Amino acid sequence: MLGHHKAALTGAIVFSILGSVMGLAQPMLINQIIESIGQPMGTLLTLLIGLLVLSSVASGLEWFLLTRTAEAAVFATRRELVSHLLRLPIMSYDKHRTGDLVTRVGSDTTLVRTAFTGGLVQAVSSVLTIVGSIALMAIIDVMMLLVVLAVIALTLIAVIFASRLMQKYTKRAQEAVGELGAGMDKSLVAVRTVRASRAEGRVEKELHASADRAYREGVKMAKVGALLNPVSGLALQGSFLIVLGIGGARVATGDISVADLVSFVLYMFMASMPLGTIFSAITTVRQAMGAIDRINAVMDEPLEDATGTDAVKSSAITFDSVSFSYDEKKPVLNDVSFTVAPGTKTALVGPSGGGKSTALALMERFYDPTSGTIYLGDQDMSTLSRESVRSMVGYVEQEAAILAGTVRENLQLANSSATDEQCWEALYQVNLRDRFADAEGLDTTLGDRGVSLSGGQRQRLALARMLLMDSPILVLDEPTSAVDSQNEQLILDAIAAAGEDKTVIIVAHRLSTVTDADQILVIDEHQIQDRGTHEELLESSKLYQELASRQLLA
Ligand SMILES: Nc1ncnc2c1ncn2[C@@H]1O[C@H](COP(=O)(O)OP(=O)(O)OP(=O)(O)O)[C@@H](O)[C@H]1O
Repeated sequence: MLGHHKAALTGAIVFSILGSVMGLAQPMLINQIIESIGQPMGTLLTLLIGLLVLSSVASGLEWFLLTRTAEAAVFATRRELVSHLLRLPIMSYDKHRTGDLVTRVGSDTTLVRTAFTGGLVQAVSSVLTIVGSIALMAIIDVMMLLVVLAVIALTLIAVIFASRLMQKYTKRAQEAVGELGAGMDKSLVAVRTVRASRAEGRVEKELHASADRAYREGVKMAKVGALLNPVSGLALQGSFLIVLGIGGARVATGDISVADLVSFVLYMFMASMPLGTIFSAITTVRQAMGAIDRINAVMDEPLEDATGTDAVKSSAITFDSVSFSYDEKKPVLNDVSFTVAPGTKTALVGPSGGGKSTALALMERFYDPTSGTIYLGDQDMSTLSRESVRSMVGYVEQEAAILAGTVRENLQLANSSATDEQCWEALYQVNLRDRFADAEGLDTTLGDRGVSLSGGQRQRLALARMLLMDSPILVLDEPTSAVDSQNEQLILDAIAAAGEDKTVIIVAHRLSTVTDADQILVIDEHQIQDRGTHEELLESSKLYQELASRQLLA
């Protein structure tokens, strides 16, 4: 994590050593000044002031270099997390909740920074001063030093024990914060549904429960802290009193001089200040370790495999005895075989939950079949890189996502080099040109998830985005589910125009969308029950007849 910052760290260590040495020299100078009372001491005083100023400058520089390194390390962690989170296998997103992942990039990394700036940074500069002070105290009086060390050791044990608890509570608190983020995200995305269901109260209760869990863990931390702070304070005060007592007696018996006692107390003071810092640093670092655990849990998840050969441009897809299940128990597709010839249109229809969307997801390599093979042309898809499969297979998902940003940004997502002219042409094809022509054109800003667009407009924009990708195969998951019949026809015309020389695979509930398909696959109970054209299926397929008669098509 810190490998790239060797120069800054070396500089910080040099300043730290300089600062500590200059700091440690001060009580010795004071010792000399006390010893030379009554004699001229101009040089000694100038030296002392010089040391004070220089040690402050050194500690300022050290602080800056270490804090900057900490910021850089957190920056690198955030970048790595972002890159990692964008490249996990699709299965991982099914497992995690979005808001929780967002919390890991935000508040968990902030905790790590706190550990650096409030913990490690101070601890590093403190260690030298403590070690130096202890060495010099040993030179002055070993017996008094042993008393001090005994008290410190006892306190250290208490601190380590308490910091373990802190780590546990922080992890739990951050988990609750993650749940809160996930819950909030979920509720805000579905805010209309929540309102319409009059469920604000219930959702509020759930979110308050997560906040409450974080609060309770916070209170536990406060309790541990409340015990710990007086313990370390008491230990420090106690050792001062003991040293003053023993030291006073030793001065009275003439074992040590007053100047030595003053120096010893000053060194103790110098050691105790950073010791307090180290105690709190241990706690802060432990807290951060709770957050680091959560970051590592995501970073340890393997990325989506990006290897594989480049696909040769092809526009045929074949499923050969493909089976798939999400959980390795319940089959979603069972021994499914079909071929989509180049330049043809294939429709997948059938009752809800039959596995139609899943079949499309397999064509994008979001998931790989549990058994069987999918061919792109005559290439086994599992040997091809996902990147190249996705460049061949354009995909519009069921609830087409619109990203917050401009229309241009949304369109260029699939093809960053698309020109304005191409963007307008794509918008024209999906009958959206007029919608943006009189607004700010391609610069029109779309709200979070495109809230300013109607459901049908969103789907058409997503379709335009895919048209710009110009892939040989188009895969559409219910592209007309959110549009009226007039717009449905416009989209179908757009698909027909764009798909003239392309292969189109379309999932549709409305059979009117697919009556012209070259091949219709009726999927139910995880298998293809019937296949044929609209007319053939009306003759031969009971399931299709039922679907058609329900939609007044037969
Ligand atoms: N990411 C997922 N993780 C686990 N199970 C899933 C996942 N996606 C879908 N399923 C399950 O797989 C089955 C098939 O779902 P799929 O979405 O493919 O059906 P569908 O035929 O497209 O349905 P619909 O027409 O309602 O969209 C369903 O039982 C569904 O609950």
